[in-house]
Amino acid sequence: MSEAMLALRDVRRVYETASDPLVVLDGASVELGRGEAVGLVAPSGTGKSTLLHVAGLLERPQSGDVFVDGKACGRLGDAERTAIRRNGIGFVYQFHHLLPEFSALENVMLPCMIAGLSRKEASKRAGDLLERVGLTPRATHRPAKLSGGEQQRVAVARALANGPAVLLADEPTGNLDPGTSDHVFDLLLSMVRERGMSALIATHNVGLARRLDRVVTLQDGKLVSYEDNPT
Ligand SMILES: Nc1ncnc2c1ncn2[C@@H]1O[C@H](COP(=O)(O)OP(=O)(O)OP(=O)(O)O)[C@@H](O)[C@H]1O
Repeated sequence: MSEAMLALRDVRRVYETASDPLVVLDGASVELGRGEAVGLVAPSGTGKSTLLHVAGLLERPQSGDVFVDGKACGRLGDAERTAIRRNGIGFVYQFHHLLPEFSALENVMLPCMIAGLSRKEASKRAGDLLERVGLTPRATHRPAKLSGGEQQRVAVARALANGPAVLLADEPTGNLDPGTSDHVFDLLLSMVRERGMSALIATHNVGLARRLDRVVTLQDGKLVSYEDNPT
């Protein structure tokens, strides 16, 4: 059992390739306390996305385990892992992955409806979230009609739609200009703080990462303190 909201213990993730197996994570461990926001800054190709996929129960490690609110997830079946992911973990990606044929409001409603809310309840919740990210006037617009920053704000609202306790973000502002990036990052962080969520945020921007509680990096497949090993 763990006091941590999210923990990775001794995770090993190896990809089979045409040549030698590629060991990406090799004894990676990290614990996120309740309400703790941790930055992950590491060079390209060192395994940040892999780590977030394992942490978010999208990929299974070859060994080691992931604990969500103290629950070991390694031996759970796919259906149970999906349920934990849907209800307990929010994701924000570099490229928003919004559904192009739906409006901003509908994109945020969707996870609520998948979780079982009625259309009316989902619409109310999505409307409140869009208001929080300052997008009420754009609620009926499709993603293509929104700016990059607005699209990411919709993606943040969508990630929080089911009230997850954990937020995982993979370069959430990597596609935005510096000013917009700052704004979206601050918005994301203030919403994480308001809700007492635990967050693991991968970013190439050390300045943004330093606004979080601590910063870690990947070295030889392990997570170490960024301060000890700046990349
Ligand atoms: N499904 C896969 N099969 C084989 N190799 C993979 C797979 N996914 C990732 N890799 C390899 O694993 C390594 C780590 O990739 P990953 O995407 O986790 O790195 P990253 O730190 O997120 O990179 P970036 O910052 O460029 O997004 C890379 O060498 C990548 O090519």
